[in-house]
Amino acid sequence: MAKSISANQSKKKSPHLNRFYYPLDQAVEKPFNWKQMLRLLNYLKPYVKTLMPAAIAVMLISTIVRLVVPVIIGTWVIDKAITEQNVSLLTYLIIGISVLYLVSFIANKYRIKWVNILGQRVIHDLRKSLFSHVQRLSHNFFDSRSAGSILVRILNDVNSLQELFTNGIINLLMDIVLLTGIIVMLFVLSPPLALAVLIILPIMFFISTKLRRTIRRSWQDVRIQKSRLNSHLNESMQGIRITQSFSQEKENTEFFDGVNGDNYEKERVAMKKSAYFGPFVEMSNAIGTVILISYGAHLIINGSIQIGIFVSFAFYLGMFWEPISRLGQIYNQLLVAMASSERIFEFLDEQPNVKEKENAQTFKDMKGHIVFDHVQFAYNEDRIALHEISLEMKPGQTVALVGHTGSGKTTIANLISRFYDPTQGSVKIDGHDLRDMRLDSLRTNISVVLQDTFIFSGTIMENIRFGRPDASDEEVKEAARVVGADDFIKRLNNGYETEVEERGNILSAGERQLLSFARALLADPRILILDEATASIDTETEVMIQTALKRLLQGRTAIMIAHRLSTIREADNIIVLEHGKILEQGNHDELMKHGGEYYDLVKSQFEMLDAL
Ligand SMILES: Nc1ncnc2c1ncn2[C@@H]1O[C@H](COP(=O)(O)OP(=O)(O)OP(=O)(O)O)[C@@H](O)[C@H]1O
Repeated sequence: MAKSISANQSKKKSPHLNRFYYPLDQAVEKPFNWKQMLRLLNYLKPYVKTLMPAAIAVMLISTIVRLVVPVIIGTWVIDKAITEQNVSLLTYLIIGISVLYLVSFIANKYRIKWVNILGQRVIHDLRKSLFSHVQRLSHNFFDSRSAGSILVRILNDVNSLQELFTNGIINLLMDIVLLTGIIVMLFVLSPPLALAVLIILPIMFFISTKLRRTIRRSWQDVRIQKSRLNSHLNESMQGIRITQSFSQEKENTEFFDGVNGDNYEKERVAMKKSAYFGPFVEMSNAIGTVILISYGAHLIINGSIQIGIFVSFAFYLGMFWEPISRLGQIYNQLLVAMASSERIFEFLDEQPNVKEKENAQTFKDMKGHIVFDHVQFAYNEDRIALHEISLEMKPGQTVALVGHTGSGKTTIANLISRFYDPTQGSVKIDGHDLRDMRLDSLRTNISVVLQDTFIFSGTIMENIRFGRPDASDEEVKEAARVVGADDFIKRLNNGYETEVEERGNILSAGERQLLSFARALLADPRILILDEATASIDTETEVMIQTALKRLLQGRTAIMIAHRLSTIREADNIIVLEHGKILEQGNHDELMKHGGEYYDLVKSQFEMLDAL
């Protein structure tokens, strides 16, 4: 290991490896915060009258049994029944203790069961509310976050609260009761011996807080280092072809060696610190026992206490470590929960930018007459994506949006679906400002067919039915037939029942496109937004897609973000955009005659085709 280079060293040696920087913005723990804690506890509210009191009651029963048995053994079994050789009392006591243990056993069983159900329910509720909240958030929320980071919050952060809700909260109560009970019992039995034995208390607190904290920090370092190792490994495997083609294997291995070495080092330190823990606990127990024997024996000899009390003390001393240790653990859980809940609440507090008015209206028989009235829009304050756009799309028209990349075509489509609201001006459909309308009544009338068709895992049938969940099998097949997807679907192993994985890897780009057309046709929207695929597809598929498209466009307002000349040529209106402004508009012939930007675009496409 001495030879291996640490990640930082390797960065210094090979500056080009700086690209391997994996930021970790996720704090593992945060200081305790009452406000946040109370908000978390709110999730227990639905159970305060049912599961909570039941779990607390059984917890109290089992704790009280644990607390009284040592006293019964010491003062009754030893000091009375055995000392006085009272066999019948001894029999009663043995039966009594057995019954108590049985009660404790049953109570414990239910405590564990109910506490777990409680925890699982709270986690289930929390994850549900987080998911449904995130689903309602607007596009700009997803623009600024990676899917991975959202996933981590819904899965990992919620999971890390699970421990707190399943065991933490009830255990906290149980340990406080148990610890207080033990201390009270010790003082009731013999105050001087209690004082002497409790000398070990600070040592135990030291182990369970300070030592445990340094150990915990070391393991956090290990986790951070492991996540770096994972990220690097993941990137290496994903990019293996590029690495090999640029002959970067040596550098890559060198960096891996560094990260791997750091990982080893962090694990070694964490293991070393953890190794102190057990011996420390044993040592404090040993000190307690030595005090008990020496001082206890002295007290017995001078007649201050009886042997039974000494035995009870030994029992309590044995029980001492457990609640202290668990309290330390719960404290750790709380700190981790603070960090996780802060991230969860940050999402829950996020409000959708696109809001529905309380008295929002519903579209009835939408015609699909779209008007942009002096619309200005900016994703970020400093960069305007659309300037003063005014346009009209009549019902049933096919409108093509053309322009260079980044000119604002997709943005116009996004505003029609109201994924964002204009910064100035208004977007109207059938004379209604979209901000006055219900979102679902708008979006059920619009279908969006994207360049990169999203295929969900499931069957082909289910994927097409996504457009209209109540459609019958026959309607699904009919939609597929109309757009010409039927042929390729039938050729698949299980036809319409063929399972496709998420993103539909087993299908070609053209087939995925046809599938998305069938989905859109089945939904039968008034407005169709089509981000035309630029992917190169063979001529035969191209012809098929063109035919499907014609069928799809019939009788609805269609907005096409068009790249293919053949589709643009037939559009009723072509809007040419540049830097978020409308340069010109008209049909193909008009714009060709005009000889402006559109003419140049068409000419350059022809030149490109000629060159081929
Ligand atoms: N989610 C976003 N957040 C911030 N800026 C964005 C976002 N989406 C697009 N933009 C910016 O807005 C401008 C218009 O983008 P838009 O996606 O509408 O272009 P486009 O004409 O559809 O381009 P393309 O043909 O490449 O798809 C661009 O400058 C782009 O960088």
